[in-house]
Amino acid sequence: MSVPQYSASFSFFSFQFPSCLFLFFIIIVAATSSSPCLANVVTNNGTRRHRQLSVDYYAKTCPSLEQLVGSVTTQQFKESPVSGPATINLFFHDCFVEGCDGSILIASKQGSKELAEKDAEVNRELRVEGFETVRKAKEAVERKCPGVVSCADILAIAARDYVHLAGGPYYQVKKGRWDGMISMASRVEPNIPHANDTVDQLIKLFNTKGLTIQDMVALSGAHSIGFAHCKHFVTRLYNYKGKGQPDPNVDPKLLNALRMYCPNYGGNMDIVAPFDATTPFVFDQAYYVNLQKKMGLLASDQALVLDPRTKPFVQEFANDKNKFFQAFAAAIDRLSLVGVKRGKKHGEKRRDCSMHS
Ligand code: HEM
Ligand SMILES: [Ca+2]
Repeated sequence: MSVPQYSASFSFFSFQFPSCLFLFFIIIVAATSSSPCLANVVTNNGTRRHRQLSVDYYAKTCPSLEQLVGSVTTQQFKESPVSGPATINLFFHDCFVEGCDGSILIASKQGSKELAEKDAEVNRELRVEGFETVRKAKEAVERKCPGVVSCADILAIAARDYVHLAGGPYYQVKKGRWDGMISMASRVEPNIPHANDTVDQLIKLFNTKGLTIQDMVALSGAHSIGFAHCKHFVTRLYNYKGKGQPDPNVDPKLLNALRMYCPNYGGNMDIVAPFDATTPFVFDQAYYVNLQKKMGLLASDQALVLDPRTKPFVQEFANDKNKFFQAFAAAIDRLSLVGVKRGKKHGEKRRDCSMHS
């Protein structure tokens, strides 16, 4: 497993302030089974329907699909490792709005009153590298298997590749999703979790997608890699709950470090901090270990260790990487089946993922 040079694991506390800390704060300009399975699909209106997806769905029509996507993800990961977190987050944001149907990839139509999902406020932070990965992978797939493979399936495969490339578990991706016909910015807000959501709100939201508390805690482990903009955690640093004090559940050294880069007023809006201060490019269980040390970045991350419903899972995953990997693989499999569409009546196969066909 090759991990990019600057992603070597280092300890937050071994850092000298302030000279080395910049490594953690990057200014980003620009923003298992092969038999068919019965997916328990939750549709937008909450009803459940059974639809079939399978690991070998494209065995006849596009047998080299996984290699084609894999060549793009491997290359992208080498050239720009942030493509990993970018694509995993993109997949999550796709699945939670209209289901895993590529609706996030649609570009807004010029002059149209309703913006597409990708232009909703929370989605404007999604990095271009995720969209680029899907675009390049789709191009490679279209050259070999024109008009056959959905964008939604390509995104699901690419997200899996990056989890594995970053050191996480390898799992089989079930395929056979069709691309969705609806992409509306107004549908995004109520379906995407926020950094200041309570555990109760998070549990409820994940539950509406058919995901359990354990799934939610395991999937949050995706924050083992990637970065967040200051605005998502700045109130924790200065004015937690409007009381003019920092959140008592932030480790003092982390607090100081984060304050240096995220001033209370007038900071650079492009500055981001790593979710996992110890191994920000390695998909491992350090995220959960850090939560136990008050080193969670978002209030919603730290809250997982403070609530009795989620804390036992945090402890289990912190202590046992294999348990985390197993739970993550099972949870992302369930995530990847949320709201999937099958057939011409409900979906499309786009050639250009950013446009309806
Ligand atoms: C549990 C509720 C969750 C909340 C409140 C949450 C919130 C956030 C926020 C605020 C960011 C930073 C966005 C930015 O500043 O650009 C972020 C980034 C990220 N999220 Fe989550 N998230 C949650 C669950 C998930 C899940 C389930 C996954 C995937 C399975 C995920 C994967 C990621 C990744 C990989 C990033 C980093 C993106 C990058 O560096 O480009 N998150 N999340
Ligand atoms: Ca979607």
